[in-house]
Amino acid sequence: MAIQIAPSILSADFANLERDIVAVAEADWLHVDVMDGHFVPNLTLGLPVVERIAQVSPLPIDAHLMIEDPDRWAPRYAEVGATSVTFHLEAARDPRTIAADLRSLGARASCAIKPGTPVEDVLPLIDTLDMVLIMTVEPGFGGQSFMEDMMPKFRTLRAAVEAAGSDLWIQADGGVARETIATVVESGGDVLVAGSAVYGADDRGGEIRALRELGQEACHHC
Ligand SMILES: O=C(CO)[C@@H](O)[C@H](O)COP(=O)(O)O
Ligand SMILES: [Fe+2]
Repeated sequence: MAIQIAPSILSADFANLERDIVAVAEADWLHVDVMDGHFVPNLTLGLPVVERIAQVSPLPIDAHLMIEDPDRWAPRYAEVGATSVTFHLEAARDPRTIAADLRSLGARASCAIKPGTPVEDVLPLIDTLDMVLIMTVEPGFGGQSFMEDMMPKFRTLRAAVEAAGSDLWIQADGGVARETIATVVESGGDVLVAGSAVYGADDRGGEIRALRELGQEACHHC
């Protein structure tokens, strides 16, 4: 599979959101961080905003739900137009049912793990999921430093995916930039979220192309 780039609008200008969404149109996904102020100590946006973003975005929506009670709320994000919905394993009561609900609504089902959660916890769910998101920062804020000590999780998951003959995607989120993208791709990542790296650049399109090129060069599993 080719490397995919998902700019995070957490680093966009929220007063000029449509302009900043269109500015990253040559990426593969628009990564939308939903935070509820409970599961993480930060609050961003919710269902009505994601619904409008999905209507104006030229890219499919990759919703990253950092919220409590995803059993109740995750399917709602698929209903309002998210193409991929990621819920956190730590917040889920019944992850298999959430994944099945998402797929039955036509969305891609994805599960995220925080830095403190062992990757082994998500391995039994691989057959029910389309993507696993391994956090490379503590969720809650953009612009944090990439946690290189998460790389063994990527290697373990990539090996499990290959052993199972699965086409599960592996997403990295947090601190992905030109300096770190090769490391995470070499370890097994293939969908890369980048917030401050893309929105901090004057030429957002150029930054997306540079990240994709560096990622593609480093990819042995592509
Ligand atoms: O989910 C999160 C943070 O919790 C991310 O999606 C960040 O928005 C990524 O930002 P950078 O680390 O790339 O600046
Ligand atoms: Fe995210």
